[in-house]
Amino acid sequence: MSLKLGVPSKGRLMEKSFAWFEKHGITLTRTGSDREYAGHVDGVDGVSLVLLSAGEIPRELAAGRIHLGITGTDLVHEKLPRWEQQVEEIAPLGFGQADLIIAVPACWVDVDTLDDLDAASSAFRERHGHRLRIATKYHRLVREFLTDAGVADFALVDSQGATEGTVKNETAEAIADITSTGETLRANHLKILGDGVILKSQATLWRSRTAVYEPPEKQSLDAILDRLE
Ligand SMILES: Nc1ncnc2c1ncn2[C@@H]1O[C@H](COP(=O)(O)OP(=O)(O)OP(=O)(O)O)[C@@H](O)[C@H]1O
Ligand SMILES: O=P(O)(O)OC[C@H]1O[C@H](OP(=O)(O)OP(=O)(O)O)[C@H](O)[C@@H]1O
Repeated sequence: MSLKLGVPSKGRLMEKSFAWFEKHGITLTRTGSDREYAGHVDGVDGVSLVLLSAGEIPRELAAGRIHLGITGTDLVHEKLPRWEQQVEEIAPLGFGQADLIIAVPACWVDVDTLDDLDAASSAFRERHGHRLRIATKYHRLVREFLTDAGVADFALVDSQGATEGTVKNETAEAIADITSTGETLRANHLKILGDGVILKSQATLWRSRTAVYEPPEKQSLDAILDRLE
């Protein structure tokens, strides 16, 4: 068996992951056509490249189907309850930085903090007869964060993309999503609550604690870790 390294299969994370390994003398190459999810690894023996959706890498690490994987802290914390028991953080990679935040319409002049949101959500329920809706794909992290902060009267609605548009489309009153430059929030007339940062995320290299490391895989892992030092 070979040591399996999972890397995001497209976009900014894939390119930057390839460049990061290159800096450490390990060359990752996509082979075949643009649409073929195949590749190989040069510079260290016995490693195979697995191209995957960033969102699936946490699950594959936890199941031990890949030994190493690159994905954001946000996705590991969201998708793996008690993540520390399932994966080990090997190195933050210095790219893919983004904050998971709570944002409300910029025109809500009385709502700037979580306490304000709590008050607004109680008033909202009384007035409309249903809970204030927060659109997100980060259900676990958002629920935990708001519950710890004492915000009670909210309902999470699922949004797997274009989350900032849900307020204009009237399917939610607030959102919890990743922001980097803040441009998408501004363009959609949303503002971040002052104490509404749930998590600061960046792309990170993780090691599975559940994968099997026979001597050949252990050797390849040690060779990679040596390169990273
Ligand atoms: N604007 C951004 N700037 C920097 N990093 C971002 C940005 N948006 C998302 N990310 C990070 O990139 C990672 C992957 O994001 P996302 O869940 O959007 O996957 P994706 O690119 O849509 O891929 P897939 O749909 O295949 O899972 C996450 O860790 C996220 O924090
Ligand atoms: O703060 P900014 O620099 O504007 O970036 C934030 C946007 O980037 C991500 O979306 P992505 O481009 O991955 O598309 P998505 O909406 O399909 O997730 C994220 O979900 C935000 O919408």
